[in-house]
Amino acid sequence: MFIRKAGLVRSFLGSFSSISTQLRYASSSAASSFDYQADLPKIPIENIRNIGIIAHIDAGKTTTTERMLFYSGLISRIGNVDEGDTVTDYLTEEKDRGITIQSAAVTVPWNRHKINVLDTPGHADFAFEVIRSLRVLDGAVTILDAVAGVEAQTEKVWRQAKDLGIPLIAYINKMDREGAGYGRSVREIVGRLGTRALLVNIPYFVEDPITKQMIFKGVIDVVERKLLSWETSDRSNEDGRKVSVIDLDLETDQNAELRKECKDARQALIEQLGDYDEHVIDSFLETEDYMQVSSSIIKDALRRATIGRYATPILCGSSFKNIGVQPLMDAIIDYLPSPLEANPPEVVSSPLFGSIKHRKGRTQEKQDDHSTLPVSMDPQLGCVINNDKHLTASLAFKVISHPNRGLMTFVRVYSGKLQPNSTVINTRNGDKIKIGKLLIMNGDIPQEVKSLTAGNIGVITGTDEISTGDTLISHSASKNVNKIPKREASARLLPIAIPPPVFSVSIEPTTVADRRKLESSLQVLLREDPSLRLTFDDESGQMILSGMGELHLEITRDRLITDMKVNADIGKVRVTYKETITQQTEHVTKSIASPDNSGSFSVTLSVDSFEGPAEDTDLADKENAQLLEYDNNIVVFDKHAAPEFIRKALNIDSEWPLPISYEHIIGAMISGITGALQVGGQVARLPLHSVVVKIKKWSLPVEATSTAPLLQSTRLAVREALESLPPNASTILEPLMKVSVFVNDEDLGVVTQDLMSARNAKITDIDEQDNLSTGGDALWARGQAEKTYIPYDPTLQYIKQSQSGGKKVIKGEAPLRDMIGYLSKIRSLTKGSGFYSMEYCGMQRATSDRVKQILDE
Ligand SMILES: Nc1nc2c(ncn2[C@@H]2O[C@H](COP(=O)(O)OP(=O)(O)OP(=O)(O)O)[C@@H](O)[C@H]2O)c(=O)[nH]1
Repeated sequence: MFIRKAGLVRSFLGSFSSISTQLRYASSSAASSFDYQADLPKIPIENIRNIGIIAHIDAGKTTTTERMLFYSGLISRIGNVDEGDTVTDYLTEEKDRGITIQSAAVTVPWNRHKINVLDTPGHADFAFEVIRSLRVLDGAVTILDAVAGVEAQTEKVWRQAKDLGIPLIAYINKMDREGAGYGRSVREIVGRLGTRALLVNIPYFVEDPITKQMIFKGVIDVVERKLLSWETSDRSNEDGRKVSVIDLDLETDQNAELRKECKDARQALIEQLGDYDEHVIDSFLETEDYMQVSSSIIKDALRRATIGRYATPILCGSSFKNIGVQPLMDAIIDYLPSPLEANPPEVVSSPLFGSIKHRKGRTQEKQDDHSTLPVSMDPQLGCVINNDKHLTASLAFKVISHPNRGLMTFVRVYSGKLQPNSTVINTRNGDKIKIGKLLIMNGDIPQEVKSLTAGNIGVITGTDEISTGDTLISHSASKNVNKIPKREASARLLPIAIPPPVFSVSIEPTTVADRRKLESSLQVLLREDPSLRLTFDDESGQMILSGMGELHLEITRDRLITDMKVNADIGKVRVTYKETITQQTEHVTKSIASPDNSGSFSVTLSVDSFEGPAEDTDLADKENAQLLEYDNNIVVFDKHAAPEFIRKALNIDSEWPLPISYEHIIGAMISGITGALQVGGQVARLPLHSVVVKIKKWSLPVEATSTAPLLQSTRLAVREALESLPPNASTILEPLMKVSVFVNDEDLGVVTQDLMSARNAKITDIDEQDNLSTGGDALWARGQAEKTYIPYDPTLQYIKQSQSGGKKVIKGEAPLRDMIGYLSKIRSLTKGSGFYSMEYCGMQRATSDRVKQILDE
């Protein structure tokens, strides 16, 4: 059956060119009628797609993005990851290692639409890059390696996208590789990621006459009833622009088998969609022929089902061999939402206060809370604050220092119209910022634009005052930002949560003369990457740089030393420890007289601690609570903590009575607290973690012109409160990781034993790998996977070969300190077959034995 089929296909192909060769997708023809410079900025919002490419490391994200740029006509030759010449991986470290480190944002025109693509990194150390990209995206493409199937990082990014309510398309890449498993990958998508599959296209193979291997040649477009095939012979130097198309809608002598495959897949697709959308069923009932249901009805239903997150369209291809990328680009346009159809962003009413819990994610439940905020959502424009269409709200999601272009701040505009050379309010601190030119990135080429309208992603230049996560408010009708009402001027699009850095290195300038350059270079890196953190050890005078993982810090070191040519001595990568207190302090009051004796700056406060994430504590529900930027610390202001004249002024919408803004006053106290907690605790002077500073009262003179004395008194009060505790009222906290180890049955015992004894792991679960599901209801997902339609699949032969025995996953929690170097250990314990993934799950209090070990270290 197998060979006969392949033979039929070949002979069919042989006669094909004489029947009806069609050339589609030729970028030159698409480009000829489209003037990028003039037409791109004019594309209406409904034709914009803001999408991310997310996946496990090496699945082929950069390779696929590069093809998209090429087919759109933006670049004239395809760059190659392995040769280090792709558009999106432009950092030296990316080229050298062949991995993506920074998400690159490129704009790709396609079929009168504009796809803003963010190519994100796959390595777990750069998870923050993925999170911050997902925050500004309306949809995403998950790429899978057809050999590896669903991998650890695939599950993680899928879950993150799902939590943010982002519709997804799955693309099974590397179909050309030996061992590629199409059917297996589809089942894993359903069973492990917990979704329904909509097979938009299915693979098409041709048997090689000499080797008898099945060669991946193209796809059957199930929706359009067409066979698309690509010429991939290396000698012909094809770049995949030419696609041969054969219609399968009408039966001929030659196309019977392919048509049957298409029909079976269509039946499965229509039945799956029919459960969601009755139009499809109605259309089918008219003729009772699956091939007759119109492609536009199927497409509409597919779009609704994807945007409604009912199911996931699945496509396949081989980006490296230039097969299947154009259909993927079509699917992005056809099935992923425009900014008008995407989830509106969550808005918090004030940068200062508001329940911390609202800032965690963007779930349905949380969206309902919008009604209580002084912000209304307009579905037509994504998000409009107080229905003033001139009010412009943008979110800065990325700041980079480009080697040639200087500082670039990437923003997503959510409402109104951002204009160049205008003034915007940074709602984080109330600062008014004059911005310079506005750009969009056509591929890697910046193009200056006259404005950036709602739904767009672009670049602000000319300022270094914006950080990742800042909300920028402006008014497109009036240049005067002072006229923007106070509430709107402090509204914040959901800030981007920064994961805690769990590894650190010490850094010192090689000579005194090198200090300046080191500090300014570090500032550049910190602005670019908020998941890096710099602290100072007062005792040793060293700078401590913390990051998400060993690779993250290695790459930062390379950027400092190699790219920025800084002379510095960088220590060994170590785990980051913290301290916390185990008992509440007394109330402490600190006052500082104002320099002109007109009054005093005074604060009364106490410090306590808690366990677990700040968002999950009762404190997070308090109205006047704020999560501090670092270390899971909270500050809570008593309801009547502010002096009476300030409370009055806050209640009425009149002129603010003080020379200093309220944001600056609160900001000063928060800086005082942050500084004092950084100095560290009593055990090893490590920064304090999981503490809550409760401000009972504060005051300042009505005429105050500076907040410095308030900052200072707050800092002193926190320090005095902490130092009043007995020495045994503090302990060390160490990072705890959630670990999943994947092994063959025969290695289960030895790996579990090693985890428990040498790694101090607590095992929570051992299960079959096939039973994994992140989709919430594992049983449901498994049932779905079993009944999912899989087309004729010659790759099934590889599964049988590779499935020699059962595979298990061991799940547990282990201290990060004991997991260092685990990759080589697991490899040696399993003869190279085992692997593992881990993610931070919190800080745990160390036992006294461990405190001793850590201190000795
Ligand atoms: N055989 C084959 N190799 C591919 C395909 N797509 C990508 N590759 C190769 O896979 C490797 C990784 O590709 P990338 O595009 O860098 O993958 P990535 O997902 O961007 O990787 P990170 O950004 O580091 O996570 C490179 O060696 C590519 O040449 C494909 O379709 N077939």
